[in-house]
Amino acid sequence: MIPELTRPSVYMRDGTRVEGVIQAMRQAGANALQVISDFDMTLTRFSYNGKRCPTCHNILDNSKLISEECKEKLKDLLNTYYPIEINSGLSAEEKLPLMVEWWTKAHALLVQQKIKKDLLSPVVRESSAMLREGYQLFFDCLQEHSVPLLIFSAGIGDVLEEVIRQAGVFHPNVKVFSNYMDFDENGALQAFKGQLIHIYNKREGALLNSGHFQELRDRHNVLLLGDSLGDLTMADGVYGMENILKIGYLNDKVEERKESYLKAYDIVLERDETMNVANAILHHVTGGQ
Ligand SMILES: Nc1ccn([C@@H]2O[C@H](COP(=O)(O)O)[C@@H](O)[C@H]2O)c(=O)n1
Repeated sequence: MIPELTRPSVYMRDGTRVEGVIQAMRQAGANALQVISDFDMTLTRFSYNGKRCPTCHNILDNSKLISEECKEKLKDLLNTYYPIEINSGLSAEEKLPLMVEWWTKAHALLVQQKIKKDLLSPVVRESSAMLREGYQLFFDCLQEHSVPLLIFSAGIGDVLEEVIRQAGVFHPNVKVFSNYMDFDENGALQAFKGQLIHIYNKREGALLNSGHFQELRDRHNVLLLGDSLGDLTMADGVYGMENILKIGYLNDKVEERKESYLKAYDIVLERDETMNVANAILHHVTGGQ
């Protein structure tokens, strides 16, 4: 057993199955592997020193690009809809229209602010966004072994890319599916491009982007990382899946949601702000001892 899997923050419904999948992935090697990961609160930290870290949306919401009046409205939306997002008493079907409502209202407010493209970079630099501890090893290991990493996010692609670019890990093997901003000829935000991605339509997003999975059709093993039950469908477009290992970060409302996470994810990481488990599995699968 990989030692990191015996840590107290690690929970598994069936440890024997997890071991079997990891061994099968190791046998197939790095050439058969692809990694699919959510971004906010999966690759980024949930909290640091007891303070919540921002999502892509929050980076903008709290920035100098947004008027005080608009900040209040965005905060009200967060206070209304985030508790719904993490409410274990509501089904995905019940939450879905409300999540669409949240994203739609928030994006309309951001568009009203006519955010300038060239100010995204300084705003990300000044923000308190943080990738999880061990992120460098994670991204570098995938690059070293030419393992494709798909970051599949309901956040904001332009902000997400800036976070990983500034961290020096936007390597050529990284591809992003997310909500991208559409700027006018003066570089001011005028809309969001394409179909909205929220936390409960990642399956549709995966199927719409079939070209990406077609390119990776020889990679039948998937390591999936997420923090929401909606993230479980991110790999639905993968061709001829042979093995999938799903790692779920359980960051908030831990006791209430543990059972459902244990049913859905192979490995559940409770209040773990690191990439240690994923890194240990990758090390093993890519041939390390
Ligand atoms: N206006 C909004 C809408 C969503 N969020 C959060 O973003 C997260 C989605 O991004 P993933 O990378 O995790 O797919 C989601 O969990 C929402 O809580 C937000 O902060 N503001």
